Amino acid sequence: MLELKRPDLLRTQSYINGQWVDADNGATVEVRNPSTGDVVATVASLSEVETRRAIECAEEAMKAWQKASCKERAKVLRTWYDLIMANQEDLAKILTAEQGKPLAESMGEIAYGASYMEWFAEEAKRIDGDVIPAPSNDKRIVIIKQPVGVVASITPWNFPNAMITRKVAPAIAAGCTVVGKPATETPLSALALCVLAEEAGVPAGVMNMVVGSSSRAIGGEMTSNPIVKKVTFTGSTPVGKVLMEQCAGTVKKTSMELGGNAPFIVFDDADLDAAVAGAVASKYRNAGQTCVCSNRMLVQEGIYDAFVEKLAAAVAEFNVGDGFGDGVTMGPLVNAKAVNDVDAMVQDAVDKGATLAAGGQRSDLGDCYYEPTILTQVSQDMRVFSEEIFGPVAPIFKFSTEEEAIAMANDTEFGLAAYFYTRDVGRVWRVGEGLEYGIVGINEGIISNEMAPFGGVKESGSGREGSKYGMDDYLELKYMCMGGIDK
Ligand SMILES: NC(=O)C1=CN([C@@H]2O[C@H](COP(=O)(O)OP(=O)(O)OC[C@H]3O[C@@H](n4cnc5c(N)ncnc54)[C@H](OP(=O)(O)O)[C@@H]3O)[C@@H](O)[C@H]2O)C=CC1
Ligand SMILES: O=C(O)CCCC(=O)O
Repeated sequence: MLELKRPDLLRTQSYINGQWVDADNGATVEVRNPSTGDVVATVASLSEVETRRAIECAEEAMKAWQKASCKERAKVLRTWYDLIMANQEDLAKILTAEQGKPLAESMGEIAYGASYMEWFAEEAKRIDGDVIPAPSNDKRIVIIKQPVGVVASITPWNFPNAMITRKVAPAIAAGCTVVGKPATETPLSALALCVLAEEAGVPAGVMNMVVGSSSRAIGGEMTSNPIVKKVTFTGSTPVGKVLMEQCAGTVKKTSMELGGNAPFIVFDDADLDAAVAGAVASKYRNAGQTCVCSNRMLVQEGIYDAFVEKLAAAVAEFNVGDGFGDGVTMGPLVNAKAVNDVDAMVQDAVDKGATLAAGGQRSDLGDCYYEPTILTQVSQDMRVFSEEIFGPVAPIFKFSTEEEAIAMANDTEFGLAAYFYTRDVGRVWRVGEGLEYGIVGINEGIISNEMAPFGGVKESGSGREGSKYGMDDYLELKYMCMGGIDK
């Protein structure tokens, strides 16, 4: 049983137009703690009819919300930020219970998620227009920015809080209204955010959250309903492609934060200890379940053995266990299917000749645990080179030259995050510019924060979240041609 200071944050109904609602047909779905398999809550499971209702309410609410002054919108978001931080511990407990990550990581995610509220509260006041020269003196070209309209947001289970705030905060700051759908595994964090939205003064219908296990039905409604003007999604590339196709029918705007296959390159001249610390942070955060987790370690031949040895020593210090356990540094994967998927990739590598320098099997802690793993003697024909692992497995590839490292790094359809470690300033520029990625960590393993633009190129998606650029995805430019100026 979850002990919360505010038990009312744990909700089992969806939130539509300021009301807590059940499914029309009474359907429910269980939320389980991956650490223990225990049922944390049984939540209402809605579908397309209720989604359509939520979208219609969001359209109605948009009439007033888009006219709220930027200071009013900023104040609501700032209050929401304050409330999230005031309830950080309860929200973190809810997150760990449904997702499994260690409580300290959940505390970090809540603060990270809240930072988008704070940031976009500030940015709400900076939705500047523009006046630009016209081709003749009798005209002026005036640009204004207006909210794009009703936004549908579909988010994954790996960051049940922050992936929502990163979308909802700029949308609401811009004057849009939102209908959200969290992952079926992790609806509780999403619903808790709605409790605090209401307390912060977010008007009814501006923020709606539809929970349901029929993601195709809910997503189908969101992508086909002409009221929805924008779909923002974080999740797998295959699902992102389906949503983009579905959105084509009504020509919706889309933002897609999709899969990654991040290279983590260590050159011979790198600070080895810093590189190992960065590798641990970027690889094993959230048990390897983030789209910016380093997927392939590429290590230059002169430093290879020393890097493997130090990384293996660091991994041996991990304390794997229940996210609520004292001193636990790595929790379970999200479900047993994820463990099977990760294990199949490790087996594929071992069958093709890889050597295990650490881990390499399911843990006896429970169905959802996998040992932190390091693979050496790996080659490019193995699945771990080309596919997103989404688990605590580090394959360490060897390279000789800078050109080879860049070519290996770019040899993927993905282009979200990349990392490299070197002390050569010329190489910093050459490699930084040569990597075909939206985000590059240079001598740094942790690249996400609310002030930086997060997003990918190639099949990792489109659009940017966070930073001064993150608002653009929720705004339309309108050009007004002012004539009759010269007498
Ligand atoms: N870029 C990232 O951050 C993420 C990448 N992934 C990658 O995807 C793999 C599979 O994870 P998975 O959870 O299945 O990711 P999905 O892409 O399937 O799920 C992400 C979100 O999309 C929803 N969804 C799934 N199918 C549809 C659909 N047809 N229409 C509308 N919404 C849909 C899910 O809902 P529901 O939960 O109800 O099915 C969830 O809310 C991972 O192993 C990882 O490689 C996964 C999560 C995040
Ligand atoms: O995996 C994701 O989709 C989110 C990445 C977490 C982060 O913001 O760093």
